[in-house]
Amino acid sequence: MPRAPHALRVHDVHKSYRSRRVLRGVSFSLEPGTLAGVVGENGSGKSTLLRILCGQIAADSGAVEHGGSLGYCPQETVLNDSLTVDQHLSWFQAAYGLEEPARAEELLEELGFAEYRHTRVEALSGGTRQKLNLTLALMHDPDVLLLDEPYQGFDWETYLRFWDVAARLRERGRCVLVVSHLAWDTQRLDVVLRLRHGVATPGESDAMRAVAT
Ligand SMILES: Nc1ncnc2c1ncn2[C@@H]1O[C@H](COP(=O)(O)OP(=O)(O)OP(=O)(O)O)[C@@H](O)[C@H]1O
Repeated sequence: MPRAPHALRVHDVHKSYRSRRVLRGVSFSLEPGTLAGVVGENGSGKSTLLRILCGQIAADSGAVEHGGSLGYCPQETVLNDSLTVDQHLSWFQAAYGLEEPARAEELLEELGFAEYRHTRVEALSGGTRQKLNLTLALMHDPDVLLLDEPYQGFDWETYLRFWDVAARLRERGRCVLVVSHLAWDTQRLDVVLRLRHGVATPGESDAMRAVAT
């Protein structure tokens, strides 16, 4: 089946919390094989936008279309303290209907936390919990990945490994949208969506601009 021309298409999305108008007409589209970032100040609406894109909350108006399956990694880890890493992987394997957890096994190695597979979540460090959170979002190999500050708590080496994983996903035609606070991340992105006053201004990353000029 041919791929949809757009991995993600967002048209005129509005969202208010009571009188607080957070999103005031967000529109953009992303193609498969794109590594994109959402940047903006605290409270500019980055997490709100991702929650709308994954369907966790509804927009007041506007439209969102996905060109394929979705993976969402929330900012807060959603894990069960009394289950081990392996038990989480088994649960999600069943929930996603996967015959083999092959992608999860790769991510255990790529993110470097295979040694904790028999450890309960309550005994994991914050960074290792976040690795599991990310693995659960990616293990069904979705077409569109929505990642809300996916590397919080990662040490530097794991942070770099995360960007290697993201780059390989892009090479395989996946569309990866990452919420970021860090100015230096924008160097790694194809597209930067700057969220300000409720609208997203798409542009090429600083690195791309530097190449173009
Ligand atoms: N459930 C909610 N009810 C009321 N207000 C909310 C709710 N969720 C978010 N807000 C408000 O909406 C605005 C945008 O919040 P959001 O979490 O989307 O911003 P953000 O850009 O992700 O912030 P940060 O960089 O701090 O993570 C903030 O003013 C926040 O207080």
